[in-house]
Amino acid sequence: MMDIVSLWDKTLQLIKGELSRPSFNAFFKQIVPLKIYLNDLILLVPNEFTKSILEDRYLTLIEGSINQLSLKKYNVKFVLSESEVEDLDEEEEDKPSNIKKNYPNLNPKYTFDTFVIGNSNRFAHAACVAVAESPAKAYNPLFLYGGVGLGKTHLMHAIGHHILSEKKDPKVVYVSSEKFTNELINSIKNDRNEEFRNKYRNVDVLLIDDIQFIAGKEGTQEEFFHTFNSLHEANKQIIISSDRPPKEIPTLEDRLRSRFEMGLITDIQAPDFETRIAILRKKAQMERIDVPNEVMTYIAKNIKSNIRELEGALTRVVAYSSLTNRHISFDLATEALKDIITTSKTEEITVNRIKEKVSTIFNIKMEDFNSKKRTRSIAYPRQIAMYISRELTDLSLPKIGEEFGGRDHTTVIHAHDKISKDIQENDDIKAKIDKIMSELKG
Ligand SMILES: Nc1ncnc2c1ncn2[C@@H]1O[C@H](COP(=O)(O)OP(=O)(O)OP(=O)(O)O)[C@@H](O)[C@H]1O
Repeated sequence: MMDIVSLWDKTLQLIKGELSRPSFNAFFKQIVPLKIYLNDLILLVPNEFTKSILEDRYLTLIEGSINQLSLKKYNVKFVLSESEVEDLDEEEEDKPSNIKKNYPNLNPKYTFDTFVIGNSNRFAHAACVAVAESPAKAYNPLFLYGGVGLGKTHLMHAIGHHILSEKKDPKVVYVSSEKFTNELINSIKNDRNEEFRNKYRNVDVLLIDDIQFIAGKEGTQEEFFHTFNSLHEANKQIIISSDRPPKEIPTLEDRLRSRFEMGLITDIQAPDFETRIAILRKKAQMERIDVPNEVMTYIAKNIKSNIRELEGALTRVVAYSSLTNRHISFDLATEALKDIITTSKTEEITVNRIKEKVSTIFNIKMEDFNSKKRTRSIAYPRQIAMYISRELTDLSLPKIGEEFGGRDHTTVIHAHDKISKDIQENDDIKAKIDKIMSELKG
């Protein structure tokens, strides 16, 4: 059953792909999903200004994105305070029958049709197509690796979509290794290990993203080892992605490494100039926007190593043109991208990276962030990590709460307010936080 928080998080993922980062950050990061009441999906927004922008400019986008994910059609309503909806206790969560059948967490846009093939990904693409056409027969496991934002997740989802469309009711599960780890921890905590095992050991296709995060996590490796074996023995397909090949993942147990190397290992490289242009063309064509060649060339020449950023640059140009009511031209593109083109980021900022940095500076353990401990020496760094997560990631408030041991979104708001205040009043804290943030930004 998809509750409002998951539905909203998936909706945000779709919306994020449509907007420039500044617009997304300005209008979407602060939204809190509150309630589903009959046909209304109610969102809490921070102020009147945001509310009017969302209603005037983004309502169709929001409702359209929700529509892609849920069979039930919702009207989106914005409120400024939780008290406005307190009396609506006839809450109706999204019922299982309302969720599109077989929608296992896959982004509807990540299909083979929308994937542009070039020299950098030709082999990986072919391997994925082979696996999608003959799951558990072609290569098992399939291990895909490559740098950030080069299309690993896109290809994995494409395999999932293809199998879902070809086979009768296949069980396809896509999960990041971080989520796998968190679910495992929670299942142990709540004595629901059996349930966890059933979930992952009874699937036809398991897609596990960013496996490098299980490095050093012994319990997770152990569990994944058994999951892997039971699926492999039952002739079920496993597809794994990582930012590097198995032999370069530190502290990965040898028995897992050798299992990862049993099937086919294939890499994706950064796209060459022609492929970057082709990706931009495809994106413009999908969005039905006219973009002059010189603008495509400008973007493709300057953003080389990350396709997410390549697409982000195009989205930004388009948003800039519509907000300023001007045609897309070379001048407009250079203006819109002046902050981006010189400072192409190298590594994505994740809550995990934030926790790692904060834990070294404040000398606490990684597990303390999710624990119930409230001593100041732990609670304070935890609040700092929440503050930075809110500042530097696109995650929604409830999602950040979830990343910190399942805390409520109000706790995140409180932490953010407190640390913002401390930064203004305490130079020492400000310096520490500035240092962490600038190291994360690279
Ligand atoms: N060959 C391609 N054709 C079209 N779009 C692509 C291609 N490769 C990547 N993209 C797009 O680039 C964006 C980033 O890709 P994706 O999320 O799959 O990267 P990733 O390798 O999984 O990154 P990460 O390491 O951050 O998990 C997505 O929007 C995806 O659709």
